[in-house]
Amino acid sequence: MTRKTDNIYASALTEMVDFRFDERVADVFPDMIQRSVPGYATLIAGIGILADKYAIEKTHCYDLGCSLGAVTLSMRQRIKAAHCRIIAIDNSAAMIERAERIVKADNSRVPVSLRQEDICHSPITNASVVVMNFTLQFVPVDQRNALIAKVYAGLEPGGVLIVSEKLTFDDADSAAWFIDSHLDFKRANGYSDMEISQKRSALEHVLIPETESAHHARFAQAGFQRSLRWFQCFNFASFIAFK
Ligand SMILES: Nc1ncnc2c1ncn2[C@@H]1O[C@H](C[S@+](CC[C@H]([NH3+])C(=O)[O-])CC(=O)[O-])[C@@H](O)[C@H]1O
Ligand SMILES: O=C(O)C(=O)Cc1ccccc1
Repeated sequence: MTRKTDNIYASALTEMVDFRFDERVADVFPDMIQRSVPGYATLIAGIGILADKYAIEKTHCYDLGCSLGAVTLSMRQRIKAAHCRIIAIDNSAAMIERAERIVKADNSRVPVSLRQEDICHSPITNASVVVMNFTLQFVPVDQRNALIAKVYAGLEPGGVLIVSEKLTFDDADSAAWFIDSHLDFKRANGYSDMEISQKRSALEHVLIPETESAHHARFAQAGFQRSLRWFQCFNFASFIAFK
């Protein structure tokens, strides 16, 4: 499959509208995420390895906010536990339609169910591994505690939650340094200053990052025994929380 280049914000927009996971974004998504999220490919591979480590026989593995199913495919190709099912959920119709085709073209063994739903309303049951790879940051802040508590309740003992997020920082100097370095990363990947600045405006009220300590506090409050940051590249990090 040829990868389409993301040029959504390449020309000057007269009216700035909030970022949405619509057809246009879904069409260029692999290019957009690869050029925008430092360490993305390493994270996808790492999540497959962790899913294999924690998947328990006869349980569900969830990919919440699956987009085109990159996490689903990585888990599917790695998990060896018997009789697991991957449940991949996204509320964007454009993403789910394309994910269906991509998952069909992959013939690894683990069965996959794809659902177009709001993850805040999806039941989570009999789970050993739950992944939210850059999804929690798009959920309204006042709904995040309830979502993580629901995931905790749906996990079996020994199960894990993996959450990857863009981070913010309490002190202004650190925050500015990471934002600036991420900007350099995007420029190095061919985005112009105008593209970067227009996308930043579109994301402003849509992607709300939190601090690392806010994430650990939420995992603890939900009941998780322990949480670790297992990956970080610039201001993009991934956590694993243990039930
Ligand atoms: N409430 C919600 N319910 C369901 N889906 C949602 C919700 N809110 C946002 N989404 C979905 O979460 C996804 C976030 S992208 C995930 C990348 C993927 N995990 C990857 O590893 O390639 C991250 C990014 O673009 O930075 C989008 O597909 C949204 O439609
Ligand atoms: O592009 C950015 O600035 C980001 O923070 C990451 C991102 C990647 C893909 C969709 C939305 C946000």
